[in-house]
Amino acid sequence: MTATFSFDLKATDGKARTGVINTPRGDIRTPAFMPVGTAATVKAMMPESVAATGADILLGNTYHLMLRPTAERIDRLGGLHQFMNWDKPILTDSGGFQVMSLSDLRKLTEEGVTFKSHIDGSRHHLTPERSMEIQKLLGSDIVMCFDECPALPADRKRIQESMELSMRWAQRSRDAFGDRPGHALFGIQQGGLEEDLRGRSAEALRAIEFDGYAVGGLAVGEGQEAMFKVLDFAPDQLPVDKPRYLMGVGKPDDIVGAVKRGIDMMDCVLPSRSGRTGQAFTRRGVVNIKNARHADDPRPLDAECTCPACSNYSRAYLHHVFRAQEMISGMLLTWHNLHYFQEIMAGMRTAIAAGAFADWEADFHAGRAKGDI
Ligand SMILES: CNc1nc2cc3c(=O)[nH]c(N)nc3c(CCO)c2[nH]1
Repeated sequence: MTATFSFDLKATDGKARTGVINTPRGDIRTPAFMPVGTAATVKAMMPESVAATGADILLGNTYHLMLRPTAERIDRLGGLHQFMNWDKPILTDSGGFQVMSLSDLRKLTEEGVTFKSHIDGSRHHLTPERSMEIQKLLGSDIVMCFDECPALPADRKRIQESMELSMRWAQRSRDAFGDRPGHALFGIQQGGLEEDLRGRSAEALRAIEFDGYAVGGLAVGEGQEAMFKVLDFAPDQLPVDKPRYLMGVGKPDDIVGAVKRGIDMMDCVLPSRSGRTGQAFTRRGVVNIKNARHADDPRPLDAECTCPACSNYSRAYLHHVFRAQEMISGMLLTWHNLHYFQEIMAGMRTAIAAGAFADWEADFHAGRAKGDI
């Protein structure tokens, strides 16, 4: 915990890195996975449970909170940390991506985006300046630039124009963010799957100077192979001494592959969203607990897991409460999945520090069954 924001790179193993991001609200061990707390809650989890899984930071969303309960109300109530009872770091996304994926987009102009709320149809306007204001009102520790993330597939012209717009918005975000010691502003690289466009984006962001750099524009349907091809060059285009954040990723093997390629931070709804639908991630693969074959199984989800679901309940019980649509079902499986994702991160941090990432990765992939186990 420090008064300012800094990144301390501790060790590397190949392209994989491990370190600590120091912030006034606490340290973030990297590589780090951020649970998604979209509407000021990590769904089905108490904040102290999220902390118990090992999470050092969680993600909040400008888009959702500006619509409900509004950033101004959260500010009047003491800010997002106090509001949701989470006193560790929070990173907030800037809203552009969620507008495109959630709202009836009205129009996108140089100025910003105008859209209708997916909640009540009311009209709203987001610009780089307004996004910075909202994230400041929320009190988030790591603020994301306001950007545009084009849906893939898209032709090169569209990708280029979108990236160039995002770079102009990055400058406006920087100018509006101002000087806020202890708070960080991260730029977001765009450019689709194109190495040259991503290079230009990285250069533009370097010139503006940010506290961290995100690889945006991925995990939008391109598939793991195409994503890894981009990650084979994109992290190296970004400053080596700043955190690199891959947005919206991913499945366990996506996460391992991204860290292997030099990524320090990630966020994804997968562990929480799939936990609520009965999909459990384990070191041996995925368990779909609603499957009838678990109805009489006295074993835990994962005998090696120390989370509350695996320590105290059988597959048969979890199967039952999912079939009965009991609230504890989503709570237990979300807790398990977030616990397991943090175990993957902790395992990689230790392995990288010991120069043993390759062995850890081989062990991670060994014994992972395909399909339901
Ligand atoms: C699930 N896939 C995904 N890809 C993303 C890509 C972006 C992106 O390019 N920009 C911004 N601001 N947010 C993004 C987010 C939301 C955060 O998870 C993404 N999420």
